[in-house]
Amino acid sequence: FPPIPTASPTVRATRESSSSPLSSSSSASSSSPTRRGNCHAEVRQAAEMAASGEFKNKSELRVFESTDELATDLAEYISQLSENSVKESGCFTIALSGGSVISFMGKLCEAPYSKTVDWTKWYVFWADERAVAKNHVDSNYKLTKDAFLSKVSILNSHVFSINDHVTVEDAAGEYEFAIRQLVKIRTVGVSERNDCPRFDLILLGIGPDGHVASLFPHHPALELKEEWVTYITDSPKPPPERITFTLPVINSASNVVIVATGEEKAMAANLAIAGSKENSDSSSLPARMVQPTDGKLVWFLDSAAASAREVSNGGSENAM
Ligand SMILES: O=C(O)[C@H](O)[C@@H](O)[C@H](O)[C@H](O)COP(=O)(O)O
Repeated sequence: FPPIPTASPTVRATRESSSSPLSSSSSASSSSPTRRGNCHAEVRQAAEMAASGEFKNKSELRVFESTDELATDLAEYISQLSENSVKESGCFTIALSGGSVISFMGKLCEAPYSKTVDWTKWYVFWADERAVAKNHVDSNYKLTKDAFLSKVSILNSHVFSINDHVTVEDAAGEYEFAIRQLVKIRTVGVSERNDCPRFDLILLGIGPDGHVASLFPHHPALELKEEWVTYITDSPKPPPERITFTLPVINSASNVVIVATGEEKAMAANLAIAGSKENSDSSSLPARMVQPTDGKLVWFLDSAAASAREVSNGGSENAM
């Protein structure tokens, strides 16, 4: 499949619903006419890519020339979601992943967001967490605290991390119980379709194998329908023991963002977005299973992650 072209950050491909033709929009931008002209063609191609992914509901593909542009647009997007959620429900519930995606939250710690976001209304969760001490270098809590939480005025009582003094199985059970209590008192919304928690935003990275959160290809955790939080002890990405949201919870969110940067994510991102008739594995790619039922999925890619070329021979495919 052709590469997803790089468009200017103000130009993006959107898909309103599985029935309507894919519309591509370019907001009034300062980009030069030639740039805008090129971008339209690129966005149309990107939009066709997104369409071929049989995206359900509302999905959007944003491709940026640099990670700095990506981080700037992501900060604006999250701050808008926060403002809308606080207006609608009085709070903003966000679940984070680990890895480099946290580094792209940094712009939110700077002006204007540091002063304009109502941080006291934020409730922070983790879509997945490693079963290590919270001060361990592998802890997503530590990563998030050092890079983000320590720089904004989110209330400690609104930060829900796992219990790092129990087994990974108990940590998963306790985390699910805590979220169930918050759904009961409506701090966390609930899906109208099922009893799943409906987070305002779930922010995901993606692995080269197409994993999201700690849901890895062909893992039984992908089949779970009732559990909200599960645990694994055999993560192909170290450390082995992790808790993770299940797909029903991820797909019940109002908004999901998947951030993919760098060449090593290009194949997984393209398989997840565009699928591939040649590669039947693409349907079992966890990132491709992220299709919010009544929510919006937005992909944030840099040009490197949007650059995968059609695999000319099976052997060169990443381990999916
Ligand atoms: O705890 C984890 O390991 C993450 O939640 C995981 O899903 C991560 O987001 C991806 O592996 C991408 O990580 P990088 O962006 O660092 O490659």
